[in-house]
Amino acid sequence: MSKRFERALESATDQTLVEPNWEAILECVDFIRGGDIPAKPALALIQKRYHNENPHVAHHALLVLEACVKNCGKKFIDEIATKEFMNDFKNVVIEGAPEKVSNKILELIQCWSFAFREKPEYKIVGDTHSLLKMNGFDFPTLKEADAMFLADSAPEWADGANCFRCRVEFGLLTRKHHCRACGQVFCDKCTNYQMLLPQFGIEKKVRVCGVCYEKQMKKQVL
Ligand SMILES: O=P(O)(O)O[C@@H]1[C@H](O)[C@H](OP(=O)(O)O)[C@@H](O)[C@H](O)[C@H]1O
Ligand SMILES: [Zn+2]
Ligand SMILES: [Zn+2]
Repeated sequence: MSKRFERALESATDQTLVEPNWEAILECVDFIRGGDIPAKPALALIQKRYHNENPHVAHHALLVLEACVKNCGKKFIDEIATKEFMNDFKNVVIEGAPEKVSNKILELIQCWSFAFREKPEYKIVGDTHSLLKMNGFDFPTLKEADAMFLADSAPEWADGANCFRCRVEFGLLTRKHHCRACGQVFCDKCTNYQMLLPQFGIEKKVRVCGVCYEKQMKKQVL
């Protein structure tokens, strides 16, 4: 198990936090994207945290879950779109969790159900959404923008021996880095940009490559 992931999850879901610890949330995302910990055990650890009886810990765990679904790509989504996970997830609401926790779960199920509405392989999510609706649970207003990102979920992190842009060979003095937007692997010089990625729900500046930086800046200007 990745000790580093567990430590990042601990800090991201610390019960004394009064607001999200974005640094730690994104570290959790990076450890999964970077293959430090496989999606399945990572999700199991997040699950344990949202079952925590302290509603703050549980709610922060749901923010980690939300960021992972938005940024860790298919390998993570495949793990949440399963009968066992969706069963456990909906039961937290049905068994009557604190309002702040239940509302966040309902928001996530609705968002994912909308985002995966055209993906039969993730049908269980829509079914869970319908089941909760039939049981009379009220869902918050759907933030479409929030759900749109999942249509083209974040790309898997590429690997390689050379920088994707300048082709320099990685080694002791030329470390690998990843662009959080396109997932490609670069040298430090080619990913010397930091920016927010709202489409992935990333509210803190993260490392991106020059191409993605230009693209995103143009989008923000238009
Ligand atoms: O420095 P290293 O020990 O090589 O580890 C690299 C860093 O963790 C990079 O994080 P960053 O992209 O945030 O720099 C990550 O993208 C690479 O995959 C890792 O190999
Ligand atoms: Zn380079
Ligand atoms: Zn990029």
